[in-house]
Amino acid sequence: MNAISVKNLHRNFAALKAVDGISFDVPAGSVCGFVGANGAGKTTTMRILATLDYPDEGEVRICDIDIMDRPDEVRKKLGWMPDDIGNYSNMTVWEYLDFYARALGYKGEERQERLNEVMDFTDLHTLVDRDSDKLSKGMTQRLCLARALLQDPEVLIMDEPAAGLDPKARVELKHLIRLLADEGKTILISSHILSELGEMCDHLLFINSGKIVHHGDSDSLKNHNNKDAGLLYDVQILGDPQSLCDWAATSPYVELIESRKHGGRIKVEGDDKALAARVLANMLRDGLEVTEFHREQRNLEDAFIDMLGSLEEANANPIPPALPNS
Ligand SMILES: Nc1ncnc2c1ncn2[C@@H]1O[C@H](COP(=O)(O)OP(=O)(O)OP(=O)(O)O)[C@@H](O)[C@H]1O
Repeated sequence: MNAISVKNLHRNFAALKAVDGISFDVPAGSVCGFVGANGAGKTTTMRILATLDYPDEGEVRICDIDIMDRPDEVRKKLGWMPDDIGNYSNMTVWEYLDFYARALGYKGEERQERLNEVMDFTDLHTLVDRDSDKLSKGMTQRLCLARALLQDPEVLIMDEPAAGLDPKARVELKHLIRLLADEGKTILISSHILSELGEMCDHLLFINSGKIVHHGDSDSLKNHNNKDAGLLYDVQILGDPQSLCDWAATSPYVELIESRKHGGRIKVEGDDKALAARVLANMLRDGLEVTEFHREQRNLEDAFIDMLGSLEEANANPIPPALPNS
């Protein structure tokens, strides 16, 4: 069964098509990463799914309930973690969560139990008396997650939960997300940190200019257009790394992807290892003192950037419409 089902969703802001006819399903119990550049349409989509905005067209079902027909029922199934918590001043962590628990209808002992459960899970007990609007980013995200979990939702929608977190807090968040997935919750999570999403998610949904451009597991993205993507090599040289940049700029079949302290990362066109061998020979011939030259795997960032590049190219050179039969 699909916990989230989206069909032909549109959302326009005046002439801007922020969400342009997207369709996708997220199976119950899976973790789906939602990826796209700034302004691609992630937050707009997630806000509609969370019943905070209306689509112009299309259908969304959460746990098989239509969000337009029965939004109140959908809200009982959903936990929403926005990218900005919208905190209140003069409220401790305890008061903040207690306020939301009361709003959700928890009473008496049941409310205390539920508050303790979510605070155990998010490790907030030591912060109960702290002002909720004066927490660090990592603590704030834990509070936001605790709030989203209060009603034990089946579906969790998280907009950029890892943004601004230090590496330790990101690892902790990743661990909590995996625990929630193991409990059988369905999670849709947006992030710019692709390497982390790849590890955490069962599948990834890529959106660009309001359209879904890829949906699959992280390997399917890495292999997408792989043949045309070229082979990547980490090159280390003695001396100034700029000499590798200058060499790459004048060499056919070679593109410098990233300059590094002792050299850089280059892409050699196609998937012909013999060509890569010639490239290495040319480097030595041209006087570069190469100390390392080894093949690197494409990561999700490379795959995503390649995909965006090929989309831009396709938009710049659209296939002309077929001529009518004479
Ligand atoms: N309320 C609004 N009024 C007008 N335009 C909007 C509104 N909300 C979003 N947009 C526009 O819609 C487009 C999609 O925005 P959205 O916030 O969904 O992108 P995003 O993928 O979440 O980006 P980011 O990663 O930067 O958060 C952007 O061009 C944005 O400026």
